[in-house]
Amino acid sequence: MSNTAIEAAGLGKRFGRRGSWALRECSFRLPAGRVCAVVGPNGAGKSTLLSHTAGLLAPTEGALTVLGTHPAAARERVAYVAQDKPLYPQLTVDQTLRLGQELNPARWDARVAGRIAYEVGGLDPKKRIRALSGGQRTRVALALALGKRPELLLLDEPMADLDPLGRHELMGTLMAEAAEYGTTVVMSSHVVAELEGSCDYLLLIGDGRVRLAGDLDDLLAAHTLTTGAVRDLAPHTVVESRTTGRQQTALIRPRGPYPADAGATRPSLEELVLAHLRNPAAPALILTPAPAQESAA
Ligand SMILES: Nc1ncnc2c1ncn2[C@@H]1O[C@H](COP(=O)(O)OP(=O)(O)OP(=O)(O)O)[C@@H](O)[C@H]1O
Repeated sequence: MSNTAIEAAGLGKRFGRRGSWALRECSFRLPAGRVCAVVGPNGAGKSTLLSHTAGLLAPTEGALTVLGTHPAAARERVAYVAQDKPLYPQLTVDQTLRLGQELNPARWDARVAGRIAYEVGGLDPKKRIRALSGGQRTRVALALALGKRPELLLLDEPMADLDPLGRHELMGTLMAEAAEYGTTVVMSSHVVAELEGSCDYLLLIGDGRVRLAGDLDDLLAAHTLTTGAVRDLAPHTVVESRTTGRQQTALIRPRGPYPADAGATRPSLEELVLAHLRNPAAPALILTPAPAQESAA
């Protein structure tokens, strides 16, 4: 089994010959068994990247490896919950899960699917998909995806139409299932606070390019949030600097020691992401562990 879930090398995607690039020069490596948050503004390329990973789109340039093989060859071991969650409207919930079982006879786990749909999801097995609310359909889609017992679970804004309690419960169940089976999870979301505490790897995409990639702890440790009197931030790399009166708040990547009198703290995930979203010109930071380094760990 490969210890790399996803590896992109110079991945680029252009829709149509004269279209603009949805992804450009994306290179990163996601080790297996991680829970990866994919964040970025609307139109950044998150869904395009997930569709490539699911083997549904072919790159215009570069290469993508999923679970050590070509994305199309890995499809059986990958589950993808797309933003629009396509399901058959005329089927009942029960029939939908049985279809999931028929399509994945070797891998299907009825216990997991039933737990998501009925125990946590509270769905009526006899209800037709077309009669479900958006949030209830999400529960069916997640039950189908997890029932497949995938090695790699791709979720495109999975919690967007769930109520706060439903989000909390489903996220908990999802993380517990993923941890139990060592599933790699890649989840795009605009609700950054929701990702904190569940993700250990971050991929920030902006304008089709990877802007931050790496182990979340390493990325946070590479940044410092400073608050204090206005000062020259050279030679540090400045991601964002805001001044109000005589006070300056900045997110920097320190180069060398930082003055002891300056209020310096480690940023939260939200502070890290927001500073990069507000400043699209900040230099990229890709902290991809080398395969040899990881297998030695
Ligand atoms: N099938 C398509 N044909 C043409 N352009 C497309 C297609 N799919 C996506 N795009 C374009 O590619 C870019 C990236 O889109 P994508 O859906 O991947 O962004 P996203 O980060 O998922 O956005 P959001 O947060 O709004 O869901 C956008 O400019 C979009 O218009």
